[in-house]
Amino acid sequence: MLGRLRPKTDLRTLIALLAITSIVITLANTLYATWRVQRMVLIESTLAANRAYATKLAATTELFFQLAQSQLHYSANQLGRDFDNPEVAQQEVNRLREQTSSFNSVAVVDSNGVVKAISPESLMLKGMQLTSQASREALALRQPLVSKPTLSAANNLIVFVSWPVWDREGRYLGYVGGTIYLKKRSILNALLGDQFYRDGTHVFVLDRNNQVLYHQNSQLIGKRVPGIVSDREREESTNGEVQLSEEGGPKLAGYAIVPTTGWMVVALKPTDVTLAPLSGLLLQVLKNSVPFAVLTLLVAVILARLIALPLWQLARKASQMDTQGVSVEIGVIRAWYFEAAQVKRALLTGIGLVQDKIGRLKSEVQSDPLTGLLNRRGLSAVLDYFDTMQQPFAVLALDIDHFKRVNDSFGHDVGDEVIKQVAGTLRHSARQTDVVCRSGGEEFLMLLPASSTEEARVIAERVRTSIAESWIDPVGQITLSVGIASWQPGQHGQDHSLKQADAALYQAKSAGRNCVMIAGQDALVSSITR
Ligand SMILES: Nc1nc2c(ncn2[C@@H]2O[C@H](COP(=O)(O)OP(=O)(O)OP(=O)(O)O)[C@@H](O)[C@H]2O)c(=O)[nH]1
Repeated sequence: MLGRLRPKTDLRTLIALLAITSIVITLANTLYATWRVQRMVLIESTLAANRAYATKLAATTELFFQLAQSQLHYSANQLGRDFDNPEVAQQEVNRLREQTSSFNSVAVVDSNGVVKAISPESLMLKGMQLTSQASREALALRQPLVSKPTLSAANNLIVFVSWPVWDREGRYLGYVGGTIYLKKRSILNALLGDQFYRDGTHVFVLDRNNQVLYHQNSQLIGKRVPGIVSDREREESTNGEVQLSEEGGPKLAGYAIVPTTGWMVVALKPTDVTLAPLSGLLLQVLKNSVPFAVLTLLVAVILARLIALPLWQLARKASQMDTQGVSVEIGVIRAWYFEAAQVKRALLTGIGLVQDKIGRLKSEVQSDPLTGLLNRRGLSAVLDYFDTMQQPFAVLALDIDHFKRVNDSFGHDVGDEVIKQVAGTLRHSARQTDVVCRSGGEEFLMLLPASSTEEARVIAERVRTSIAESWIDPVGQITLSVGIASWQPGQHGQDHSLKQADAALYQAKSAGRNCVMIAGQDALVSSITR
């Protein structure tokens, strides 16, 4: 933005812009930093909360399985004493199902896989041989077991928990086992499903093969899904947290393993739901920050203007160094801090030096005795000074028209008087820093430092008109012709500019005199008034 400012843009505007920019940047930075930090805090705390929640649910599930197995263990001991008594078996399965409410169904199965007792009896499996994978595994292994999810004989997706039955002599008699229905109301639903949060968090359970055992969406139960961590990570840690990038948007998940079954309980929350409070928070930060930012801005702008004011005033005066009384005006500027005071002092010293130098040059070299103007030596000293200072200037070459006639008609003394009067008019028309010189008999040069050709033309025109309109006794009215050129440091030499001014003067003479010509322009810049 600063690069596009015009060079004349003043310091006060620049500093005000700087203040506004820095405050806007600070405000934006505060908002961005708050957003970043709060986002990080929200994500980390949600991950930790989900991990803790999953760990708690895994521990509860583990406890459930241990309780279920200890209940089956007790029943297996009871059954081992009187395995062939069908009433004892039926009582035990009824008690297990109704008293504990751990299982959806309970069965006692002999070593051939034939059901000896079952609750509820409505399942109509008594006397039938069970051929399911879970039953065959229990008979083969003869160990306490929690099966993989499997389809039961009654076509329910179940998990089967069993305990072997041994008689006193250590003979294997069969097993007692309970089923938990995954897709119907069961103790697992009660443990996991009733506890899901209402803030967008939900829970699901996967077995070792990433088959869904529990999900709010019951359609997914029994289906295989992609695992949320690698098998290695699953083996290495009993719980953890992970950011998932799923199709429905990123999610923040915590997980924990149930030791007895190797199941994984996962609690997760969509990231966008987690971050939803962030925009409200930012709005709040903005509301609280803006009044302070505006106040700071006001103070900064006022201070900036106070600091810039003396420099701005000094800069304006620096561009008017040729104006009379500029030193007095600079003197009253209140430079209230060190740097401004230094600039003010330097400016005053500089003006003094410039004016002193010009003054010295004017008096040092010999003046023209007839007019009191600088002579050619004086002019050459001034030109050297301008060259050293690289001071650009416009030059006017002026010549009285038909001066020979004055001499011839009125004598040399009257001619001298006319020259003096013209010199007086030139001096009067010049500014304090302009240099007026008599370069020859009835020829003059004026150097106008830091003036454009247009400014020079205005002054030339003023001099020409003033002479043409004066009455000089006894001669009457006389006229002047003027040629204008200019010199810029780094261009050609100063002599070249003086020659250009002479050439323009010659053109003015040729064009009929009493007129002004600018070097390089063929047209007259003033009309002949005679
Ligand atoms: N009185 C007087 N005359 C001078 C002085 N120096 C030069 N002159 C005269 O000025 C006259 C200059 O005449 P010219 O150069 O022919 O030019 P002009 O008559 O002014 O005609 P244009 O310049 O062509 O308009 C000459 O007659 C010089 O003698 C001086 O110091 N005093």
